[in-house]
Amino acid sequence: MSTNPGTAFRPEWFESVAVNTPAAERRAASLPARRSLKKEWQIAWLLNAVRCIDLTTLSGDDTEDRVARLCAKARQPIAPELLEAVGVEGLTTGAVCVYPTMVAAAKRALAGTAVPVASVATGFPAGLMPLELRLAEIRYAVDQGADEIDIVISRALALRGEWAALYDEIRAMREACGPARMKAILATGELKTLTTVARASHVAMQAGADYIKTSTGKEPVNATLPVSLTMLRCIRDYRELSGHIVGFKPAGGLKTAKDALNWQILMREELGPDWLRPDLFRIGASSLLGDIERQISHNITGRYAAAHRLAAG
Ligand SMILES: O=C[C@H](O)COP(=O)(O)O
Repeated sequence: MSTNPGTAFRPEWFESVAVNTPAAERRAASLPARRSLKKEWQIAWLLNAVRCIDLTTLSGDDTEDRVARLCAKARQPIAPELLEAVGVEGLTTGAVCVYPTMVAAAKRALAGTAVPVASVATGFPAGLMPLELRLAEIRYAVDQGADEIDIVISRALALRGEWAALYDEIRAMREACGPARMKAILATGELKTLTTVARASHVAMQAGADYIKTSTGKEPVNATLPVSLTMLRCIRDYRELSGHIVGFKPAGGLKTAKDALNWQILMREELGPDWLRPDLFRIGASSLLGDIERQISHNITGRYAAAHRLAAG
């Protein structure tokens, strides 16, 4: 179910926004160092990252078998003996994320679980298709059973500052999603400035995005902390202006347990601990789980985390 109804197009909410890039970079750089986590809480934070992962395969050589293996991992992302050691049951990833033609296979593989299937659509990753075809692709993915749709925005409209046209496109995509939740991928590595990232974030939220997402994983530069900081502040401003809550999904190039911790620290610092849950935070990643599992295993072997300390997310 969608959680953000969006608003009418309100350029006055973002036209005067101008992001101070050096300040955003300094703030982002200071976060991980300033707020290092107590060792005994690391496992809880890592497990929370797992439940927020959109476990992804978006490769040209994807097959139904590969998707089935991905879904098996989504059902049981961490080795049972490790979960047993920390007294955690029923952990899954936040979702799986696949191409539209793989949605039906993913739904079959996840039958009987609550793990949602997300599909990219709208000519992912470039979005350079006629709007009608992009909307038809969304409807196809929803028909196949997708619970969530990850759309890509038209970078050209954002780069030219054609915000009303961008709003109309995303609004039409929101309608095509029907009951599915919509994530709007800004492809920030192609938007040139943080000010453009901020304005595109506002337009996507006004048009009804349930999450705003940094990247497709295919741009030369994907999720970064300064870009994420900028988007999170827009989520905060949008909430103050509209009263609606929007989630955040960093994606692309996130591969290490340290990444998983850094982005959660950023979320907590900027939006508060309430945002650290799958309906408001996802980490889009194809190859992050392995390092998280290694780190959890290492921490358990080190025996500094007792099971009763892991209840908090
Ligand atoms: O939405 C998720 C991204 O496409 C995943 O990117 P990645 O393969 O760099 O983890």
